[in-house]
Amino acid sequence: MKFVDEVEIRVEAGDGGAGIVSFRREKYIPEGGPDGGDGGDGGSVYLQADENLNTLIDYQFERFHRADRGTNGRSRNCTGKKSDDLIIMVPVGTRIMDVDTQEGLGDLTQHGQKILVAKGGFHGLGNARFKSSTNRAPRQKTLGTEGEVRNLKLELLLLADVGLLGLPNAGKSTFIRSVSAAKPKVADYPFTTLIPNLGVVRPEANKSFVIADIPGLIEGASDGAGLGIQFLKHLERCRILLHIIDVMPVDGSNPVDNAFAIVNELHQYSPKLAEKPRWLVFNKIDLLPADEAKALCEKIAQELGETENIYSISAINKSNTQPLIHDVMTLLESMPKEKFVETTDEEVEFKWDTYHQKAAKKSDDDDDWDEWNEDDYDVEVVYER
Ligand SMILES: Nc1nc2c(ncn2[C@@H]2O[C@H](COP(=O)(O)OP(=O)(O)OP(=O)(O)O)[C@@H](O)[C@H]2O)c(=O)[nH]1
Ligand SMILES: [Mg+2]
Repeated sequence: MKFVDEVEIRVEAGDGGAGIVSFRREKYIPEGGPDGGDGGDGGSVYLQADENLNTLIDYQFERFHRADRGTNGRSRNCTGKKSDDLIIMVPVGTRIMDVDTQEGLGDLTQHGQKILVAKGGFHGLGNARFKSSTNRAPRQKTLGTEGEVRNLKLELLLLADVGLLGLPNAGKSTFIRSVSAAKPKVADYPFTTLIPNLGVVRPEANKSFVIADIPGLIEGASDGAGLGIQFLKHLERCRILLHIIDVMPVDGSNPVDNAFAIVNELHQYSPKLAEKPRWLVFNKIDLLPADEAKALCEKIAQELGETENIYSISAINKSNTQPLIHDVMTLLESMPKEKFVETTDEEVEFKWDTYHQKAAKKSDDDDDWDEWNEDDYDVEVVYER
């Protein structure tokens, strides 16, 4: 399946249905008052996270999503029907942004979580709302309000605890293969990995964490070199970064320069990401005799100015990977789970209620009567005998 992690869609909530101005006898208010019913509310649009989905690809082809408008009210106090809400299913990990205002609307990080993205229009009020004994019509506008319309950017961010960072060919995919059941492609050329991979690591029977392998970064990636830095967004939700450094690059480049290049790109992308705990993992130590490997790793660490959280491994031989995994698990357990901005169902209901109350109050305030002019109303007017 193709991995698509960014799409733009347009969502349109339904307009509120019109309330009806109805009189039983021509231009006269019947006993018991006018009886035009309210319209129905327009349908709202929600995005909901579904753990069974893992791509946004469907929305690349299906960009317009519209909820129905509420139906109009009718005479004899018939209220119009509220339209069904439209629920758009997206993968867990989807971040939502309003393209026009650049406002973040939320993150869907849990299965079933739902966010209101376009509110349906409020229904127009029928004239049955306006009780009066006089032969006068309501000034109240009876049209429903318009449904919200938004252009949204959806981004799928991997939900991983640990992110792998490094140059192409450093051995990131080999590492994820050695510590998890994930089997991404490994090859002796750069840019083997083109899409992110996730693996679940189980250091002990009842403990696990998720690790993300992303395409390699190169110097100048923030200016578009290589595959660019677009994949770094998948590391935004990680709590620890493992910077994989090839101690014996085949191209003869200097591991120290290589490491600085990666850190530089990280800062270019986001200072916040650069602040995350980042451990150094020297890889491919099997290419040297043990003592030489040890001396080389110490030298590189010293030149990088790092003294803590340094590991030397051979991903291919799975040597020294266990202590690393163990320490990662221990650190993760000591960290608070990050709290994401989310809107609960209750909050959505609350907002909706407040909206109703405001609209109802407005109609009370406007509850005066005036000489009625049919042309003021862009609605169907029903006269019944
Ligand atoms: N000798 C040795 N070779 C390794 C080790 N780890 C990875 N390699 C080799 O290095 C090459 C690149 O490995 P990958 O795991 O594909 O590297 P990557 O970082 O995922 O590369 P990209 O996907 O291109 O970013 C492959 O030929 C691997 O077999 C190691 O510990 N020792
Ligand atoms: Mg790879």
